[in-house]
Amino acid sequence: MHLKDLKKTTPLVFNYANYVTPQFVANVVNVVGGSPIMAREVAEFPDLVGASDAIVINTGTWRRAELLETIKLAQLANQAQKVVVLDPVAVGIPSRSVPVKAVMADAKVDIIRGNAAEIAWFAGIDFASHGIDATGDGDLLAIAQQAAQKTGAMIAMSGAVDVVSDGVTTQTIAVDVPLLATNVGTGDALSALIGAFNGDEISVANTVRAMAMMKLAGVQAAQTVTTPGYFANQVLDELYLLTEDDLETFIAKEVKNG
Ligand SMILES: Nc1ncnc2c1ncn2[C@@H]1O[C@H](COP(=O)(O)OP(=O)(O)OP(=O)(O)O)[C@@H](O)[C@H]1O
Ligand SMILES: Cc1ncsc1CCO
Ligand SMILES: [Mg+2]
Repeated sequence: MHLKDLKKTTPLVFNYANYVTPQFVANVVNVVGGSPIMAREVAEFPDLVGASDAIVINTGTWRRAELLETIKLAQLANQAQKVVVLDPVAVGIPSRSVPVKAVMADAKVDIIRGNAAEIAWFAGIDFASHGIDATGDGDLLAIAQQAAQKTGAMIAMSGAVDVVSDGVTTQTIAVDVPLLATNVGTGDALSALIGAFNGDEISVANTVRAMAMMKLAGVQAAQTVTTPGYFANQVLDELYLLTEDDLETFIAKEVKNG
């Protein structure tokens, strides 16, 4: 959806969040005009999935004891035809791939949002990482396209260059704002934004809107703030202030076909 429609319809984004960044994630959804809700209790899943427009599953702090519940959540979302976004934090670490493989095997994931190393794992391509961060380099377009083709999911790959691919159409936003990467949780929040923008319909254009929104907020924040603590708050303020026109103008200027 367009930003103006997001603000009108207030999509409810159910975040099965990690325990590191839920406050930032909830605020990002809120300031753009969506409505966040976090939960981990399986008894609530049918109600909350029914009420939600998007379900965002973040495996950043997964626990084996909750794995069947996580799969159940994705299956309930599939049955209710709600968009499922997966954020596979540090999936290249073997133990971290367990919940990702399980959810992908037993449910349909519509969109995968990760950094280049995380997306490369789905493509079966080596890409250096260090914990939650991507540190290597490679052919980003090919990685995103192959990950999309192998998984059948839309790929939203973030970094200095953001790449969105459904395996057929690929678009990029090459705008470098290093401070965006210093705030832990920007990626987690981006995954939730992607859920919000795709709440009515899943498309490359809607996914690009979410990625462009975070990037543009980072560009604007970096014009007034140069240190990470204040930067994170400034990003929230910029996200709050961005208008439909600001976003679509940035997209027209910076989004390229890959
Ligand atoms: N060097 C960079 N230059 C510009 N933007 C960046 C850079 N690195 C990351 N970003 C932006 O930061 C946001 C988060 O992407 P990132 O790849 O850091 O996610 P992540 O590694 O999953 O983060 P986290 O785990 O902290 O949530 C995206 O909007 C992306 O465009
Ligand atoms: C630091 C960290 N550890 C697990 S999840 C997370 C937040 C980044 O996704
Ligand atoms: Mg991440």
